[in-house]
Amino acid sequence: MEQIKTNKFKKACNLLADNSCLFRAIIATIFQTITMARAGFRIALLQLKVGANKQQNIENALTKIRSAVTDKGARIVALPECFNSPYGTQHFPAYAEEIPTGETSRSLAAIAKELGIYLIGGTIPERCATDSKLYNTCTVWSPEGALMATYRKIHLFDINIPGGITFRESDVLTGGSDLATVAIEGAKIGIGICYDIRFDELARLYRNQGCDMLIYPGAFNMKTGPLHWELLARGRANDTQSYVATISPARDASAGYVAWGHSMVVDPWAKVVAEANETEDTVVADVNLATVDEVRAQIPIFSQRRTDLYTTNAVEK
Ligand SMILES: NC(=O)CC(=O)C(=O)O
Repeated sequence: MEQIKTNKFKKACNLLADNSCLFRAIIATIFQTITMARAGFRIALLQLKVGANKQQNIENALTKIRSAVTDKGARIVALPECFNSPYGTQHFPAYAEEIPTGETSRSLAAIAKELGIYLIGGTIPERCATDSKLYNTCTVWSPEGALMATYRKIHLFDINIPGGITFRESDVLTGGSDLATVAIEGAKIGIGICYDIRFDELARLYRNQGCDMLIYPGAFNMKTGPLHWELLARGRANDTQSYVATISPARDASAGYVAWGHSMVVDPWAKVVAEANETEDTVVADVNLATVDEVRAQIPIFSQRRTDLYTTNAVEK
């Protein structure tokens, strides 16, 4: 009996020795896979109350940013569309500032540096220093307080729903024409603003540029919000197999433009992982970049596209 056991053990050792190269390669691959799994970060979305007083709007944002970092451990904080001004074409000229010299930019730079965080500065009405044109612009700030990127809303919100809502951003704003990506904590993040989320082409361009996450400060309303806000956030997450974050102002029923709220983080499976209701709130979620890689490996739609049957003007990946 003992002899049989010893022989079996010897056989196993010989097998291992014969295949030691293969064995080492398997172990190395497993080890590599484990150590290459990408980490992530905690993000906080601030669904802020916005009123007519610009200084108060900025102060409120600073207070909530501080609390999202010190109380909730966020590494990235994102603000809503038009957080320093009421949302409306009649307000944009009066609230517009130059970037990065205006008071809002200076406040965002200072708080990002003080807390050592990445700050997606929602949007503000921007007055361009060179030609005085107005834009709806998102700024991104580094932990050193440096301006990492600016993104000017590309698709302007011009809609006319009789009995619903009429809004024409293009009456006063100019549309941007540049995409903006930032590299943060091992992730590549693409920026869009609100109405931009309706254009899957933009999201696909970002995906093709290697983005893992798309962030859209936005303010849908009581007509478009219930119909399309979650649908579009989940749609873009599903199209691009990326994280998507949408950040709205809190709802104020007395405002000229009543925001839907419901800021949310959607994961690459298109699942809503954290969501606010309509009131002022901070939404916190842990973004796990390994999930991006997992979904893309398990459902490889980007390598399965039949570009022999339809064209895409984006770079294939
Ligand atoms: N603020 C917006 O651009 C609103 C929007 O896109 C919508 O559909 O509602």
